Amino acid sequence: MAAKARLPTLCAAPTCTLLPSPRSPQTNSMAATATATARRNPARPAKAATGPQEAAAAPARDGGTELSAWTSVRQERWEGELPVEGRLPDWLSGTYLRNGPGLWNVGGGGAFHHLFDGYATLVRVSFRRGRATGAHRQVESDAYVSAVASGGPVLREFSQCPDKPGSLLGRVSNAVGILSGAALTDNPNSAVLPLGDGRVLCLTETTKSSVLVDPETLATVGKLRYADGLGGMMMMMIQSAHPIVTESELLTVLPDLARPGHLVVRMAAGSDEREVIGRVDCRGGPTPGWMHSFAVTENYVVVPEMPLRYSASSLIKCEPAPYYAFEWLPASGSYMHVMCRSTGKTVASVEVPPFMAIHYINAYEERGEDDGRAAAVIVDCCEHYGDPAIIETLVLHRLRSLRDKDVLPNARVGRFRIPLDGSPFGELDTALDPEEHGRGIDMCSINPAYLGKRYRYAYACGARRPCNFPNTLTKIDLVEKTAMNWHEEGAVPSEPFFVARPGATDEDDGVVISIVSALGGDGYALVLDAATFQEIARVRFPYGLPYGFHGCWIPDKILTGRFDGNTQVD
Ligand SMILES: CC(=O)/C=C/C=C(C)/C=C/C1=C(C)CCCC1(C)C
Ligand SMILES: CC(/C=C/C=O)=C\C=C\C=O
Ligand SMILES: [Fe+2]
Repeated sequence: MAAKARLPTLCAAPTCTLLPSPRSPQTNSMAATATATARRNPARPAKAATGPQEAAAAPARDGGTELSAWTSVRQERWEGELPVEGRLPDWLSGTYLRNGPGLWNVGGGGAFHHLFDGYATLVRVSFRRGRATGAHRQVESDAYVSAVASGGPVLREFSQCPDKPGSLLGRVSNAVGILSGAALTDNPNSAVLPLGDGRVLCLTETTKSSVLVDPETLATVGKLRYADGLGGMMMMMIQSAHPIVTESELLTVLPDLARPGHLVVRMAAGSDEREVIGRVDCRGGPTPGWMHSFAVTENYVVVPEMPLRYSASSLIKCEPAPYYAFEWLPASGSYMHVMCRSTGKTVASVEVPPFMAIHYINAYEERGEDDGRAAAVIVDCCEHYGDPAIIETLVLHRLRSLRDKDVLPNARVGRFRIPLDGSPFGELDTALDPEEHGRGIDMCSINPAYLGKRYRYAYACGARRPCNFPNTLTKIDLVEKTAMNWHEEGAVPSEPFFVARPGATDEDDGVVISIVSALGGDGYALVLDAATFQEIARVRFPYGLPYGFHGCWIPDKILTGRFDGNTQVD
């Protein structure tokens, strides 16, 4: 059985609390409490990690251009009250949690190479009655714990293997480690989301990376161990990093590398057992396309198959493929498959123009004029013009050293139209002039009430050029085909996350939250009015935070009975 998130009724004494840096307000009584565990595991002040392997990660101190985004900030635990500039809406009551790879150096065992490699780092900002508290903590995955104990990475991360076995025996043992899953990472650094049963899940693309955390203390609670036989199948150890979660279920896609295809599975809230809805076979080969995320409509699951495909030899031999675990095989074709959510039947499988997409924005059904039945499925994504170069853009030394260079590859909102009438081809168009968002777009979100439905607004990170990474927050109006952009010189904002005002009826009635690594080394959570896209508040952390990927919103009802007792908010 999976470990259930045990939600303590009251937060007793913290097990490990770090002292905030001098700029921290220090108003939280927890922050001043030293405990036995903290003494065993001495508190490290919040700062860039240092050490021989970590020098490359330190922010450049060259006249105020310091930036924490690509800097390891190891934080066993920090929490405290955060000063608010501006005015938080009275209705904003709940917790924003963000996950990401905030630690790229552990011990002397070698710094990571790629943004996607870093050890999972959680940041929390809780809002209540106009005030805010924050927390920051490493997720204690086996990958992280073993790296700390061994002085360097032990498991295979996105871009690298711990060491390269030279001997035949070494190569065989490596292959066995990968095929059995034992050598793969469980570092859950991509997404964090509340399940319908109150558990909070962090994850990335290996199924073993499904880690449960306490949303308030950010403590690692245990693994979600799926109580089904699906992970046991050889080469079925991979999952989408972006399951679609509703109050009643979790829906996800598992690429099958042995028999190229995808299983679409669901897991009911409260259960640990995934059940197969259906399977789609790949049209191209030799392996499935990279499956970071996928899309759903009210009635269908859309399974993309792009030419960036898992490299079996890279996985088995633990050797780098042209794109780490992937290779770009345009001749293998690009496809979109549409599966009925209730029957598991594939209702469309069409060839589409070559594409490269990591994140899907949303999808919906287009109704026919005659009988009102779904005639096509519309799927929107952050599309990189059929070019995997974006993966190399995210190499850490490029992010650190090319900050003033215009090396971010162009991207657009790609809109697929997948006909449901049996036609063999689908279309891919550009949804709005990419100049509206600086020809950069990724890290998208929508109003979750519009998931799978016709919608108008998407929020994402865009570009103000020159830049080497998305550096704006952008609100895309897909009807007017325009964008509104937020930008601060030199700052790196993370995914803008939409939170609806309770009782709202307009799609953009709410706020957008993003955590910003600012020029000068500062960090803050930014709150924008989603309708006007103007700043209404910023909530300052006492130190700059590393870049993070994806966030979620946990309404107070899930935390009821825990929050008040813990955070000293009156
Ligand atoms: C953070 C992000 O966007 C993607 C992370 C992807 C990861 C960690 C992929 C890991 C993998 C391995 C360690 C080996 C097996 C293949 C693959 C799932 C790509
Ligand atoms: C940060 C990123 C892409 C940026 C492109 O412009 C992708 C992150 C993927 C992980 O979730
Ligand atoms: Fe992602």
